[in-house]
Amino acid sequence: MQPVLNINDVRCVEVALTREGVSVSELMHRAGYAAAQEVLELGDVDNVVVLTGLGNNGGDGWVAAEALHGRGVNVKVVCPIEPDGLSGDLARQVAQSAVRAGVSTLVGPPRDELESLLETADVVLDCMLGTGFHGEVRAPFDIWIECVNACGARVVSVDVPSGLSGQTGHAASACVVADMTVTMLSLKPGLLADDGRDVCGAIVVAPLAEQTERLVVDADPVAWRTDLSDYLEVTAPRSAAVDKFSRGSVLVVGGSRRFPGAAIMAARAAARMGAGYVTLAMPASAAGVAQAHLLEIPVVALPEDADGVITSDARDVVLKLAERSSAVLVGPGMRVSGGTCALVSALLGSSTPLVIDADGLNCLARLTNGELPEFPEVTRRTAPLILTPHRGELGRLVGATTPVPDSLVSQLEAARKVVWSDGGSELVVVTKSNATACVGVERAVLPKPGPAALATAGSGDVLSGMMAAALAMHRDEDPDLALLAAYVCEVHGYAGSLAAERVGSHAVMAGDLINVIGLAADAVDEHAAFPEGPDEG
Ligand SMILES: NC(=O)C1=CN([C@@H]2O[C@H](COP(=O)(O)OP(=O)(O)OC[C@H]3O[C@@H](n4cnc5c(N)ncnc54)[C@H](O)[C@@H]3O)[C@@H](O)[C@H]2O)[C@@H](O)CC1
Ligand SMILES: [K+]
Repeated sequence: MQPVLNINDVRCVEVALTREGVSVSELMHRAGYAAAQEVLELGDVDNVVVLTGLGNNGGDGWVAAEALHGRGVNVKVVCPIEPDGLSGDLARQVAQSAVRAGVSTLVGPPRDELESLLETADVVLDCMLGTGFHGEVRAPFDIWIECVNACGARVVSVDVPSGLSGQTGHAASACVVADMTVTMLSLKPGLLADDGRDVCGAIVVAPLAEQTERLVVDADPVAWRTDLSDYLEVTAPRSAAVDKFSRGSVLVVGGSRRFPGAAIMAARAAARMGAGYVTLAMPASAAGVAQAHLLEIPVVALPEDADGVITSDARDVVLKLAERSSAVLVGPGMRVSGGTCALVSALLGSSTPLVIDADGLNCLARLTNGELPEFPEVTRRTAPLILTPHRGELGRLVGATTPVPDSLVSQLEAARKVVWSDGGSELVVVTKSNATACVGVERAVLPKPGPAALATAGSGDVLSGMMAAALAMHRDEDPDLALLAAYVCEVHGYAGSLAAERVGSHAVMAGDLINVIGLAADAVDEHAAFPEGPDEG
């Protein structure tokens, strides 16, 4: 897994490195060389334009420019002021060194001159703004960024695309859209989420020192990004001596007369994920529709109110069914009412592994009055519990006093309030967004994000059905729950890609995802086992 560090912690690693004898100047030189190396490896690079800012990100650019010049590349550095005028000692020294070495410069060019220069470039190296950037981009960089994005050259950003917050992943109104980002020391959360997903291109981490890996881990990573091989632990082949019950049974509780589809999709997804036996329990007036759609899945009709929403009279039946199941999912399409809240509360009190999604989470928010971290039914529970909120649901769970999370880091913070209050390893919050994180008490795991095709109605219901199936299938193995949840997200994402290939990226509906879950799981398992591809010998 690759560690992800908050920007402040990256600075701590920098300080720790200097204590171990690697000076900031040395780091800047290594950063510049690393960037130059990545540029050269792109191939066909004769002309490079390096755009530099006034801080140390610019310093990295001057070092890279001198290195590329030394390798015979035709380099031009564009800078806002004369190199001698740079106020930071380090940046000024490396700029002066590059000038002495014969690197040619262009100081404060008018827009048309910059545009003509960029037309000659094979690669643009973006070293305007790094982790020191905040607010809106000021002149001249706003104009420079527009020119970079309009030119046809390949763009490599150093550390962070200029204009992006490496912490929040929010881009200013001007932001470089890079083909590659060479980021220093470690991944940063803003590169992996929100606008960061659109503007970074391929991300390469340059560790800069042999001590970095150790120091980054010591700095307490805010999250860990998985590699496919990490999933081996949760994809281990199970015994062939199975029957439909030993493969794990799932109970899905949800649906309403108004929304029967969500629970139906969740139940089908659980079956496609590999649960041997799935039961769907829903309000009586929706059960008939459901059974007509589901030949392989028995549907149990539950007592309902005048609106076709499950009532608290369903409690005993549901608990009995839950007791016989390996895992339960509650929530999809269920609506929030006194009855459904009572049901969620009862299931929390049961000892069957539980996934709570959608209206199940909204019931939980109502039950806990936005104070989930202080809610004993959750914190005292010992059986596995996975909550799968999107940002809005997560916001409701952690309380009215905190704003709805609007970045990966704020998702992580809110999810941690919940899991840390519990303190046990049996609770995981899967905080869903364009960068989903599976947050357990020990660490937050970031699966590779799926394609935009996943942003379709019912996609979350499919995911929660798959989660319940995974819990059921692994119930005897005491798996690392956050990793297991991340594995499910990875399969869900891969199903999105497969479905997009089949029906077109704009056309994917949740049902298309369900149909390819099995193929997606096989592909992820195979890649986990053979990251380099199967050995033909
Ligand atoms: N952390 C580390 O260990 C290392 C950091 N290095 C580099 O140093 C960078 C950080 O350097 P700095 O802290 O000097 O910061 P930056 O170089 O990212 O930015 C600081 C400069 O940008 C200006 N600026 C900030 N906001 C602006 C805005 N909205 N519009 C226009 N200008 C704005 C500031 O006035 C300042 O001149 C990293 O991104 C990385 O590239 C590397 O040199 C080596 C190692
Ligand atoms: K940059």
